[in-house]
Amino acid sequence: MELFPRPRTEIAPGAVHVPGWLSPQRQRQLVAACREWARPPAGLRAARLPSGAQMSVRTVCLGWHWYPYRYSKTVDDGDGAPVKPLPDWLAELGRRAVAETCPEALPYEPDIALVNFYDAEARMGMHQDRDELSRAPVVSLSLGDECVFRFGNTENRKQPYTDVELRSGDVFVFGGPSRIAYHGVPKTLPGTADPTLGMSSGRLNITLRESGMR
Ligand SMILES: O=C(O)CCC(=O)C(=O)O
Ligand SMILES: [Fe+2]
Repeated sequence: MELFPRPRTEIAPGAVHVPGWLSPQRQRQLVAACREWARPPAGLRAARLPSGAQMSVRTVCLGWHWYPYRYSKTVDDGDGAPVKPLPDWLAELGRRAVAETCPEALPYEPDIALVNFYDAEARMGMHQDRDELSRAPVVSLSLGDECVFRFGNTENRKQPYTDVELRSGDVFVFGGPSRIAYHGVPKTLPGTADPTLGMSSGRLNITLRESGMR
C-alpha cells in the first residue's frame, strides 16, 4: 500500500499515467510470462542500431518482430525464427487500459508487444514509436525496478519534456496528439523492485501497439 497514493495524471494531451494499475498477482503473472517469452527461439536479444551500436535494453517481441526500423513476422536480425504469438489475454489487458484512459480510441486491437528488459545500466534514448502504420495508442506496462520515464514533445528530443517515475504495476498510455511524442528512459532505480515479484533485479516494460499491418 502507498502511504500517499499517487494520482492518475495526464502528462500531456492524450498521455495518461495510472499508477498501480496492475494488481500484484497480475504483475507476478506478467513477470512469469516474460521469462517464458525470453527463451529462444525468437527470444530476448539486444537490437543493433544502424550506427552499429548495440542497444543496452534487451527485447523480445510478440506478434510482430521489431528491429531498427521495421517489423517482420520472423527474427530477421537474429535466429530467423517466427515471432512468438501475442496472447489474447494480453491484448485484452491493453484494451482495458485504453477503455479506462482514452475510450475514444476503442476498438483497440493490439497485435504487437515489445517486451524490454533493463539491467541496472540499461537506458533508452529519446525516440518516437513510429514504425507502426496505425496511430492507435501505445499501452506501456512497467514491472520490477522503478525508472525515470521522460515524456517529451512531438518535434524533437529536447525540452519541453516531463520526467515521470514509473513503478511496477503502473500503466502509461499515449495516443492522440501524443502518439508520436519523443520519449525515453534516462535511468532505472536498481534495487527498488518488490522481491516477491519474481524478478531478482532489473526492470521490464511491455508496450502494446497496433501495427495496422496484415
Ligand atoms: O521502457 C519504457 O518504459 C519505454 C519503452 C519504449 O519506449 C519502447 O519500447 O519503444
Ligand atoms: Fe518507445
